[in-house]
Amino acid sequence: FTTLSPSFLPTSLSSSLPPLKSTPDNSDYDFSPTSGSQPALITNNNSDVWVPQRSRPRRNRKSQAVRDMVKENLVTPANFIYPLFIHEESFNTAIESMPGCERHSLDHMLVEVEEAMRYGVKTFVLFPKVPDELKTNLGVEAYNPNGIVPRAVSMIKDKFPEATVCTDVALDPYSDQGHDGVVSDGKILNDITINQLCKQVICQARAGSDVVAPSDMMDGRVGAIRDALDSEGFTDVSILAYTAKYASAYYGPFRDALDSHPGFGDKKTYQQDPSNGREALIEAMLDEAEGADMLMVKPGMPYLDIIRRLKDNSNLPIAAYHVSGEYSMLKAAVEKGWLDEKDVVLETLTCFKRAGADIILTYYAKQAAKWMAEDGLY
Ligand SMILES: NCC(=O)CCC(=O)O
Ligand SMILES: [Mg+2]
Repeated sequence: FTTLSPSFLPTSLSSSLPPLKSTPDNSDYDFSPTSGSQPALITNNNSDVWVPQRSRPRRNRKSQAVRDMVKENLVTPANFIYPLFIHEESFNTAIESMPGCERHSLDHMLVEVEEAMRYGVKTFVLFPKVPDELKTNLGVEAYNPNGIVPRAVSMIKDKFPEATVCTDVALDPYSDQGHDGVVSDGKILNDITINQLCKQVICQARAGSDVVAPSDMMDGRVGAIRDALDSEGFTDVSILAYTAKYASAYYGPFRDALDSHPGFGDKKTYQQDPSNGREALIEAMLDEAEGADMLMVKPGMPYLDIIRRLKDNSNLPIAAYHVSGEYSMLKAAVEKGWLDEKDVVLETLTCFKRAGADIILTYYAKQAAKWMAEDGLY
């Protein structure tokens, strides 16, 4: 008996079949039966020892080539959406709670897009930091055609027409209340907000946005946005719906980045309760019926079960948002020397795929794509 080597591979089908008896019948072997359900331990004259068993899952892990052949899920840079923070300044500003991320000047945003595209990232989503003096309850700056987002979209589309640009649809960056909708008497008004969001979407579409991504969690906004786009002739603009967006503590660093912490209270009357799973399926059914092209779950890692449930219950592409808090947790542990950054990030992104995500929004997009390129993967 010899241990595992390439030469053990069968030369014919019949020789590959294991013996039908539960133990080999070979007088060369010293057979020591064991009791109960314990497998018998076999020792031959050379003192090689094995437990007879037909299935050995380790055979499919025995070399990198075999592991690559049987790999079920593969992440590629084309799966990524790279979120970019932008501001009106002529310089970049580091974001303290998100090491490695910056608020980009519009000029530098183009550099960042170009670099990421060199590594195969093709899709971007923009998040603006809006000066306080432009913030109002109605968030009217959200549909200023000369606002920072429409200008940024046309800059990217002019220079990189092949890039896909997504725009965030919600009032929070523009709201003096720090909420995703219009506020009255401490309440977030659903339908008046939808009206504002439709104006925002049309403004973004006119600037060249390829995909509008409503992140506000108002009821019925996907259908209203679809109708607004179509009635303006933007039938090719896609909707990436933040379908299951949870009221999560993992957004903290993002709100630092944009100075968009809620002005009062929290977002629990519109974002979902982290305790709930079935509710995400209601949201998914509605968004699909209202014309969403893609469904998103947010945050990502703590909500892999929700990604899987949406995947199993919808035929639309599913996106996962690996949010700021998840990014910052990894960065902090890496900075402490407690985790290997490349290994843990690539594992994390692969796990999103395995859970059912087709699309992954991650602040690691450029870096991960660069690692993949260095490894000769893409
Ligand atoms: N609407 C976009 C977000 O809220 C992002 C959250 C994050 O990255 O924490
Ligand atoms: Mg909804």
